[in-house]
Amino acid sequence: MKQVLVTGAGGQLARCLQKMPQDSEVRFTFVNKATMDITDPISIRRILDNTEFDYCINCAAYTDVETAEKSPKKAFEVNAEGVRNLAGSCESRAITLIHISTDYVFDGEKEGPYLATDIPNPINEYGKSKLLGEEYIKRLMTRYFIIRTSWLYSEFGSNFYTKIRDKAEKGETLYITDEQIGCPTDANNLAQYLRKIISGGSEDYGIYHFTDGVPMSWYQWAINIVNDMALDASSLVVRHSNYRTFAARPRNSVLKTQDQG
Ligand SMILES: NC(=O)C1=CN([C@@H]2O[C@H](COP(=O)(O)OP(=O)(O)OC[C@H]3O[C@@H](n4cnc5c(N)ncnc54)[C@H](OP(=O)(O)O)[C@@H]3O)[C@@H](O)[C@H]2O)C=CC1
Ligand SMILES: Cc1cn([C@H]2C[C@H](O)[C@@H](COP(=O)(O)OP(=O)(O)O[C@H]3O[C@@H](C)C(=O)[C@@H](O)[C@H]3O)O2)c(=O)[nH]c1=O
Repeated sequence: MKQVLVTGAGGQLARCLQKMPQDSEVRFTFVNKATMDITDPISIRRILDNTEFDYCINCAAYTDVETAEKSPKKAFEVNAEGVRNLAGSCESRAITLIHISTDYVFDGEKEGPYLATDIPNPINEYGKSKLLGEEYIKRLMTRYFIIRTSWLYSEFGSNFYTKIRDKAEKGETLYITDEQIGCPTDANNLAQYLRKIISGGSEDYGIYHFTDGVPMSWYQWAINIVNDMALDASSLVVRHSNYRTFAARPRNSVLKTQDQG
């Protein structure tokens, strides 16, 4: 039986892990921010000293890309310093850390999909904070998996899919950018992939990419979502080529999936 700690239990990926059927191979313990705040080393210690965990899946993160751009401090506290706390604590207890990172570590200037070995160069504060988190893990740990993924969606929380679905249900016209391409990824599929890493017992530590593998623009994705709702995308979804946001996003953030770096 493998003991697995999952942080950030209130978030969408953790909730996807939580809803997976349990088996006798893996026992998950879910901790939310109130129980274990990764920016607070004492609360980390309290949880890790209580049970001998084999793995920690870090789903805790600051994911508000727009707010991170306006005031980056919190994003760096959680995505970089919090991850450093967790990395140090896991390493000293021989816990394998499975950490989730993002396509936004890349600048988007590459033609073609990004490999896990490509050099990151984030263009927004969220991406910079996530990259620093990766760097702390590489510096402090020997047993880790950094899984970069992109454009996560699920039935849980607020994500591009739920935002578009809710607006379309109200009959609102959707103005959607066609300026960026990436791979939407069902967080439930990522949850299954993470679980396979654990049940397979792999020791091929390093950086990996995981997505659902179908590149498209946000505009194309919005059309697909609306069509799947059996609504008329041609009247509801309007292509926008200059959609203003505070944070820059990579033009191309397609990740070559299951690629190791
Ligand atoms: N969403 C996406 O499109 C993508 C996400 N990722 C990465 O995947 C991972 C999971 O993302 P996702 O589930 O969507 O994110 P969510 O924002 O849904 O969940 C993150 C969770 O972490 C919690 N949290 C925030 N700060 C802390 C803290 N200091 N200590 C403990 N918990 C904290 C949040 O709580 P609260 O809400 O109360 O602050 C929230 O419950 C993240 O690492 C993210 O960077 C990568 C690519 C795409
Ligand atoms: C809601 C909306 C967004 N957009 C644009 C803005 C932006 O360029 C793009 C995506 O918008 P969002 O703000 O929903 O998504 P964003 O927060 O950029 O999503 C990112 O989240 C982080 C956590 C990640 O790690 C990334 O992989 C990615 O999923 O679509 C529109 O054009 N129209 C709209 O109505």
